[in-house]
Amino acid sequence: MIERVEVSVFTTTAFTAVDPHGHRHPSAEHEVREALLEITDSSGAVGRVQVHPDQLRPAVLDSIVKPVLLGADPWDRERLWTAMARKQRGSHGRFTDRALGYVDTALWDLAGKLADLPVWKLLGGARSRVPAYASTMCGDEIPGGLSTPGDYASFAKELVSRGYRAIKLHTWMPPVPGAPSVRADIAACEAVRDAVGPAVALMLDANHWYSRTDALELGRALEDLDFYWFEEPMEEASISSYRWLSEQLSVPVIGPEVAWGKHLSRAEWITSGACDILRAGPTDVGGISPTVKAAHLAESFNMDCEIHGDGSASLAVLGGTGTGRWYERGLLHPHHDFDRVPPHRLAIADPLDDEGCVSLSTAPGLGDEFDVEHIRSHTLE
Ligand SMILES: O=C(O)[C@H](O)[C@@H](O)[C@@H](O)C(=O)NO
Ligand SMILES: [Mg+2]
Repeated sequence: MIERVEVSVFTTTAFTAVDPHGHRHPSAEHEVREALLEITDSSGAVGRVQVHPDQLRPAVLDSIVKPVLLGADPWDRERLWTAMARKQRGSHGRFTDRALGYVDTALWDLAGKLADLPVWKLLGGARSRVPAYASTMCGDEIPGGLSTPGDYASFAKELVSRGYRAIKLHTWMPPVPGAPSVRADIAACEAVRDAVGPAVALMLDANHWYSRTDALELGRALEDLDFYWFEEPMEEASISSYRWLSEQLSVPVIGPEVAWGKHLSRAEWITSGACDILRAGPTDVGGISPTVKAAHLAESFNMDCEIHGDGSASLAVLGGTGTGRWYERGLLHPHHDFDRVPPHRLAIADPLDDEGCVSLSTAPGLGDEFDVEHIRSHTLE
C-alpha cells in the first residue's frame, strides 16, 4: 500500500524563462526552484514526477491528496483518481487539473516500478518509437532568434537537418509589440514553407485570442500553404466558434488543448464538429489516465488524438495507445540547447534519433532518470 506522499522543492539551473504572459524564451543560466513528487509504496517502490513547485502546495497535498492516497492500494488508480477529482469542486480552485495530473502520473510511474514494466507497455505497447515534431518557442525580439520570418525560415532548415519531418510554429504573442498579428503569422508561415519545401509537415499554434474572422483569414492562408493542422487560434471556451471555423476550412483544426473539462469535454468537441483532430495532454486533462480515455474516444470517431506537451507522460500515452502521429518535442529555439541535461537529471527523457524519432524507454515506470543525489542535496523544503 501507499505509505508516503512527499513533494521536495529543490534548486537547479535553467536556461529558459517565461515572460509575463507565460511564454517560454531562452535566458542566461539562472537558478530556479523545481519540485519532485514521490509516492512510496510499502514495498519500497517509488513513483516520481517533476512538478511545478507552486502547483502541489503543502495545503493541497495535506488536505486533498494524502487523505486519498495514504494506505491505499497503488493499483487502484481509477478509484483514487475519481476520489481526488471529486474533491476539486470543493477545493474552490486550489486543486487544479495540473496538480491532479501530476499525482496520476506519479501513480503510473509507481505501477510501472511495481510491475517492473515501462508504462507504455502497461498501456498496451502499441509502438516503441514515435516520430517527433519540432515545437518552436513563441516569437521574440532576439536578433537571430525568432524575431523575423527569416529567423523562422533559417531555424526550420536547421531543424530539418537535425532529422525533423514536421515543425510547429508558435508565433509572436504578447508582450511582443504588435502581437498577435495575422499578417505577421502568415509571413512566418510562408517563409517556413518556402524554406523547407512541400515534404515537411507544418503546423501553426496561434494560441491567441483571435476573432472568428481573423482566425478564418489566417486559416485560409494555411490552406494555401498546405499546413497539416491549425491549433488554438481562438479562445477554446466557444465550441460553436470552432465548429463555425472547422466547417469553413479544409486545413484540419485541432483541439482543444486548454479547454476546461478534462477528457469529459472532448466528446462535445468531436460530436459538434469543433475539431478535425482531437488534442489532450497529461498536464491539461488530469494525468495519463484521462488522456488515454480521450485517445480511445477519438479512436471511436476515426480521429487522431495528438498529445500536448513533451516529456515521459506524453511519450507513454503515445507508445501505449498508438494514438496521434507525432510527439511534441520542445519548446525549441535557435539559442537554446534543448538536449542539455539539467543538473537534477541524469539524462533527457526524449533523445531524438537521426530519423527524427524518439524511442520509448525500456526502464520500468516512465523512464525518467532523476539525479536523486542532486535533488536531495539541493532540497529547500
Ligand atoms: O505555455 C504553454 O502552455 C505551453 O508552452 C504551450 O503554449 C505549448 O506547449 C503549446 O501550446 N503546445 O501545443
Ligand atoms: Mg498548443
